Amino acid sequence: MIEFKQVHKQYPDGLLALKDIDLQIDQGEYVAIIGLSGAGKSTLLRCVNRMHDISSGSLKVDDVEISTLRGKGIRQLRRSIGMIFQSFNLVTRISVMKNVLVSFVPGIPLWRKVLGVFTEQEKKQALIALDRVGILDKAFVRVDQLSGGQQQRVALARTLAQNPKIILADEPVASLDPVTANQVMGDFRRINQELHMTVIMNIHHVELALEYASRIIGIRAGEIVYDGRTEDVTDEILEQIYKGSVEKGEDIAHAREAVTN
Ligand SMILES: Nc1ncnc2c1ncn2[C@@H]1O[C@H](COP(=O)(O)OP(=O)(O)OP(=O)(O)O)[C@@H](O)[C@H]1O
Repeated sequence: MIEFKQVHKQYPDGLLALKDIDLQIDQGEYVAIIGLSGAGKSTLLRCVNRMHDISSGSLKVDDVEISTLRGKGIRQLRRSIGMIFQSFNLVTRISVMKNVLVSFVPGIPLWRKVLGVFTEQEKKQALIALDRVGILDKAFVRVDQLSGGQQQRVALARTLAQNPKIILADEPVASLDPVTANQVMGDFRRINQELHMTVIMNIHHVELALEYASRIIGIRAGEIVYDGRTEDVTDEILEQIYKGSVEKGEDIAHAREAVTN
C-alpha cells in the first residue's frame, strides 16, 4: 500500500509542486493521474520511488516511511518499484533479450553484467517476461529495429522481469499512435489483473485513462481535485481538473466519446 499524508513538495527554486496530498493506493489498483501540463503529476509519481524527495508530510510504501531510507534501503525500494518512461529508456544497439537481462537483475555483480554472463534461470525469467507482453519472437532482434509500441513493450518486459509490486508509468503512451497506445494500455491492464501489480500512470489522453484505469486522480496546481472511480467521472469533474486549458474542450469530447461507446 502507498500512503501519502499531508505531503508537500517544494522545489529548490521555491515552487510548491505538491500541496497537502492525502492519498492511499492499495496493492493491485490501476490508477491514472490526469491534469494539465505542470499540474504536478510527474512530481507525485516520482516521489513514490524517491526520484524526488518530499519536503514535508509522510509517504509510506508498505508501511515504510520512505524519506528515512538511505543507500541500500533506497535500492531495495526501487527494486520493488518498476518505472516506465515515455522515451522507453532502452539501449537501442543491443538485443531485446540483453536489454531485459541487463536491467532486471540489479543485484548481480557488475562483471557478470559487463560480460553478459547470466544464469539459465535469469534467461528463463527474461523470456517469460517477453512472452507476457507478446514479443517473445523479438527476443534476439536489436531494439532499434522495433516500432515504438514494441519498444515500449520491451521496457514493460524489463520492468516485469524485475518482479516489482508497483509499476510507475510516466506518460507511457504519449509517443505512440492511437492503435498502439491502446494495445500498450491493454498490456498494463492485463499485467495489473493477472499479476496483481499496482499500476500508477500519468497520462494526458483522458479517453485512454477512462477506458483502462479503474481509479482516476485529478491534479490541479499541485492539489488533488478529484479522486474516485473511473465510472464516476463526469464532465463537471473533467471541467474542474482541466479548467482553463486550451485543449480542454477536445479532451472532454474524447473522454465522453470513450465513455458512451
Ligand atoms: N526539478 C524541478 N525544479 C523546479 N521546478 C520543477 C522541477 N520539476 C518540475 N518543476 C515544476 O513543478 C511543477 C509540476 O511539474 P510536473 O513535471 O510534476 O508536472 P506534470 O503535471 O507532470 O506536467 P507534464 O504533464 O507537462 O509532464 C511545474 O510547475 C514544473 O515546472
